[in-house]
Amino acid sequence: MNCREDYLEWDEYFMATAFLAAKRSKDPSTQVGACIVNEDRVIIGVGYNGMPKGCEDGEFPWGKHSDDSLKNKYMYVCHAELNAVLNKNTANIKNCKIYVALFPCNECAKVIIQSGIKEVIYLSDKHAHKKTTVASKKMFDAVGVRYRQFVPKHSKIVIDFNQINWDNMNQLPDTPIKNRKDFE
Ligand SMILES: Nc1ccn([C@H]2C[C@H](O)[C@@H](COP(=O)(O)O)O2)c(=O)n1
Repeated sequence: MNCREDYLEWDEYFMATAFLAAKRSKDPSTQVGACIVNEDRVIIGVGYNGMPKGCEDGEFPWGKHSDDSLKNKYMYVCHAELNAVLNKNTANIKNCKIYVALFPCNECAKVIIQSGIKEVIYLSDKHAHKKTTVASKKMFDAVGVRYRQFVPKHSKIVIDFNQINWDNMNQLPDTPIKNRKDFE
C-alpha cells in the first residue's frame, strides 16, 4: 500500500500548531499564536497572546478603544512571539524559525533577533503600513533575519473528535499503518 498523499507539509504543521496555540488566547478580538522550530524540525516553544502571569482578567482590560491607554489591553498584553521565546524548552534557539499568524511588531522583532531566530514565517501582514511593522522589517533586513509569507496548501485543517474511532484509534480515511494486512 502506498503512503498517504494528503499529509501535512512541515510549514502547514508548524503554522497549524501556532494557530492551535492561539485558541488558548483570551483576547476577544485577535488571537495570535507562535511556534518556534529548531534546525531538526523539532518544536521547542509555543506561545499565544495573553496577560502576564498573575495579571488577572478581572483586573486587566481586553478592550482597545478607551481614550485612557491604561484601560486598553496594549499596555499589558504579552505577544505570542514573546511568550513562545520565553516558553522555549532549550537554552539555544540559534538558527530557529518562528511561525506566527501576524507579522511581528518592532518589540517582538527585537526579541526574535536577540534570541538568535533566523527566519520568520507569517500568515498575515495586515499591519504592513504601520511604523511598528516597518521598523521590524528594517531591523530584520539589517541583521539578515529572513521573512516570508506562508502559503497554505490545505485551506482547512480539521480535527474532529467525533470522526475518530476510539476503539482502534484510526481516523478516516484509514491510517495505513493500522491495516493489519500490511503486517501479514
Ligand atoms: N505579532 C503580533 C501582533 C499582535 N499580537 C497581539 C496583541 C494583541 O493581543 C492582539 C492585537 O490586538 P488588535 O489590535 O488586533 O485588537 O494581538 C501578537 O501577539 N503578535
